[in-house]
Amino acid sequence: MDITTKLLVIDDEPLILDVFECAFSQPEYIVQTAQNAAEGLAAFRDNRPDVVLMDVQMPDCTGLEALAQLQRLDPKIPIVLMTGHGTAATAIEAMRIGAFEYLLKPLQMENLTQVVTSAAETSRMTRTPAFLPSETPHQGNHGDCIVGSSRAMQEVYRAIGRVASRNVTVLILGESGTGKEVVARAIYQYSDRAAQRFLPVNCAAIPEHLLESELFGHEKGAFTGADRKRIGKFELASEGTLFLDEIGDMTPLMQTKILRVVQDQQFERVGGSESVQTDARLIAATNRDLAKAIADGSFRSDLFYRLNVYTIELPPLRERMEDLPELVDYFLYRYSHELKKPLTSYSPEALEQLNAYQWPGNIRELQSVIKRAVLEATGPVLVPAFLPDSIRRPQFRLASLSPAEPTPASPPTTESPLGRAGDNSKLARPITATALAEALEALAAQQLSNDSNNNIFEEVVAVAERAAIAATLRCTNGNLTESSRRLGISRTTLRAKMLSLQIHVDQNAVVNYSE
Ligand SMILES: Nc1ncnc2c1ncn2[C@@H]1O[C@H](COP(=O)(O)OP(=O)(O)OP(=O)(O)O)[C@@H](O)[C@H]1O
Repeated sequence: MDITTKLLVIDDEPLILDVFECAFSQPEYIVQTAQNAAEGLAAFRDNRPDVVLMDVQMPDCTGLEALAQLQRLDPKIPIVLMTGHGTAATAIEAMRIGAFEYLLKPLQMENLTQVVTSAAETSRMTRTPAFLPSETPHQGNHGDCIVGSSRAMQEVYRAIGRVASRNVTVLILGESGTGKEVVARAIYQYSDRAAQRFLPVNCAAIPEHLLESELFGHEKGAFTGADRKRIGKFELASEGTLFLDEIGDMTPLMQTKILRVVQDQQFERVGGSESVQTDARLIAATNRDLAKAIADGSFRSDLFYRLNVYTIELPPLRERMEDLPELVDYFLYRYSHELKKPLTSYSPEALEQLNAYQWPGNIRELQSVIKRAVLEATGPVLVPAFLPDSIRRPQFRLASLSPAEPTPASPPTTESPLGRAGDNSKLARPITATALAEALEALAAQQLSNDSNNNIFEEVVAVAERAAIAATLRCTNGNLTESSRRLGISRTTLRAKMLSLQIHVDQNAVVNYSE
């Protein structure tokens, strides 16, 4: 589930404040506004926001002065400056001294949403500590614990300890949901650069032409729309840490450019000829099998060898099932507190069922199963009845994720094969594309029987779109960023589709839609 992001918007133009209040609504965002720097600083002190958006020119102070004051209070909160054409040079200068990004006025909604989302994600990752088990007991602390005492996880902790304070590139490998991001955050936090920036970039979530500019920046006029110079993440992260997630999804051109930075710590901004030096420490992660990608030519072997200076491999959960009880305890404790439900233990039968499952989605899947169980629980003990069908009844497991399992001839239920609305844990049962096409055809045929219906294409497509979006939201526990990445559509498009298809994620991350 997305955590609520607190935005502080400081601008003397009421219209700008209105734009934010309309565009960023609860439960995803809480917007606080201030009309001058003094008010903004007071709001910042009283109610530490996750992201600040601030005008470059305010009645009582310049943007650069205000930026310096905010950074003294908390250097880890991303500050985005908003500027008109006349003051863009100041905004670019501000990025050199620590602003996260700048936005040109008049604000463009897509750009604005993208920058706010990325700043919120950076803020979350930078400010949520990731504890190693030896450091803190997980009871009562704020942040994420890395849980597990298996031999494989002990090796991971040793690796984090060994590499954190050495200034080397780290490559983190592991299936989706095994904890790559949380390990990257731990390395950063235990490194000598912990007081500097941590900038995450999800290489799979950004289209190639934008990724290049995101990482390396661009010069004015480098391409259509590049009406101002931009500083990229490699430059911004100098002295800090750059976390390149999903690096296995980068195109060959991007791989070549990254190779050059990793080799020479130098690069050129897009459209520029000046070499820019960077001292960013690189942490890269991927869930791709890079050896296979090298073999099929989709990943450069020279880049792999450069990144592979120090590799941490995270085991899938099914290979360290001895950690399961500890993980279940941790998530039970965490969610029973968060959701204020007194579920604190589990029955041997529930553990047996959790143990028998293969966990294709790894810890992320376990986390969402336990959260849902806590929500559904009607007593103090987690019993099998609170577990989703995918775990209780093996025939409900995803065929593509557990190839060894025979596909049932006919699932013992009359529900829709796409699962029912409002049930996040409902993974799709094995279903073939032909069966699905037949179901959609039957739906179209049904609509055709109504002579006055001349909107059949849109209605059938809407059913398919709703199914894809709802299933993905359930699988990611309502996380819009992750869902847009998995669906391959922008977050803005996802939000627009959710609105038009009436798909809602409530505050407990339960997905519902009206037909
Ligand atoms: N060992 C662990 N102990 C406790 N929680 C964990 C552990 N590993 C992962 N998690 C939690 O599981 C969730 C998924 O982890 P994370 O996002 O780090 O996975 P990932 O490998 O980066 O996934 P992806 O490849 O899909 O981006 C997070 O909420 C994280 O806090």
